[in-house]
Amino acid sequence: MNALEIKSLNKSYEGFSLKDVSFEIPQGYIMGFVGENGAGKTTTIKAMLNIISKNGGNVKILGKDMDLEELDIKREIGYVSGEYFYPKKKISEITKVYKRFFDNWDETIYNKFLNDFNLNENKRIDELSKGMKMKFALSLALSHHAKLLILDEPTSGMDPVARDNLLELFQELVEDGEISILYSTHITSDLDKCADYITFIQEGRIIESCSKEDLLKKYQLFNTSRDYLYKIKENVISYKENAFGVNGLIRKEDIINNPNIEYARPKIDDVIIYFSEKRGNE
Ligand SMILES: Nc1ncnc2c1ncn2[C@@H]1O[C@H](COP(=O)(O)OP(=O)(O)OP(=O)(O)O)[C@@H](O)[C@H]1O
Repeated sequence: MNALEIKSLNKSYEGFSLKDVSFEIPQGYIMGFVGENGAGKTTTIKAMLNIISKNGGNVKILGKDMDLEELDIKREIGYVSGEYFYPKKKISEITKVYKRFFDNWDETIYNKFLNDFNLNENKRIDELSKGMKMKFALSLALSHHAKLLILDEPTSGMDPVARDNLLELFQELVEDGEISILYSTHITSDLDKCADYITFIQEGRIIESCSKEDLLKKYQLFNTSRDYLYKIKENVISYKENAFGVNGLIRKEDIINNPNIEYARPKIDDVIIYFSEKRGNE
């Protein structure tokens, strides 16, 4: 089963639109959602959760239609964003209100996360650092046995140790195949470590949505000199020239074997950077 299925999601703002955004997450996996600033990640997440109205498209979460069973779905998902509610309230006060919405609220798990994350229930939200706010939001999301976690930049503001611990936690959470995670981030090295699937969005359009392995197999970095660029130039995604020659990205199927052109496996960042360069060249 798919934990999430988005079909032809559209949303228009003045000067920006999501263009038929479609992708799916198989149950039990972690999907990284990547793209440059302003590419449409948050808009996609908010439109799929009906936090903002969409201009078309269909969203199924855990087999249910978002437009028909929104309340049921919202009980079964955990959503974490950087946006913060009620800054003057204490952690304990917010939790008291939040947990009323969830029949399966688990106080033991909640207390365990507060303890693991070193959060003091008597602190007010405006007394927490950015990373601590994220940890509190995650504690709430994880304490009602959510089956799909939708996390908008959950590690932003976290120190490297906290981030690493969180990535381990994500991997533990999906281990038994019940929980799935959609996770938007700019820290793509985190995804190199823990994502199974990657969805890459650029200017409101999905460029790729596939397993991380398939994505990184589909493209190759190349390095050559200006003299040999003409051999592949027609087919490259984009390239950059520097004092030592030319570096760029090419689809694997467009590679030609030539002793003067070297190829290497890209990282997720390379794919994003060269697609962005391509747009700049258009
Ligand atoms: N309420 C709004 N009204 C008008 N335009 C908006 C609104 N919210 C977002 N946008 C525009 O939609 C585009 C996509 O923004 P979005 O926040 O979805 O990008 P993002 O990929 O999440 O970016 P970032 O990585 O910087 O968080 C941007 O051009 C932004 O200005």
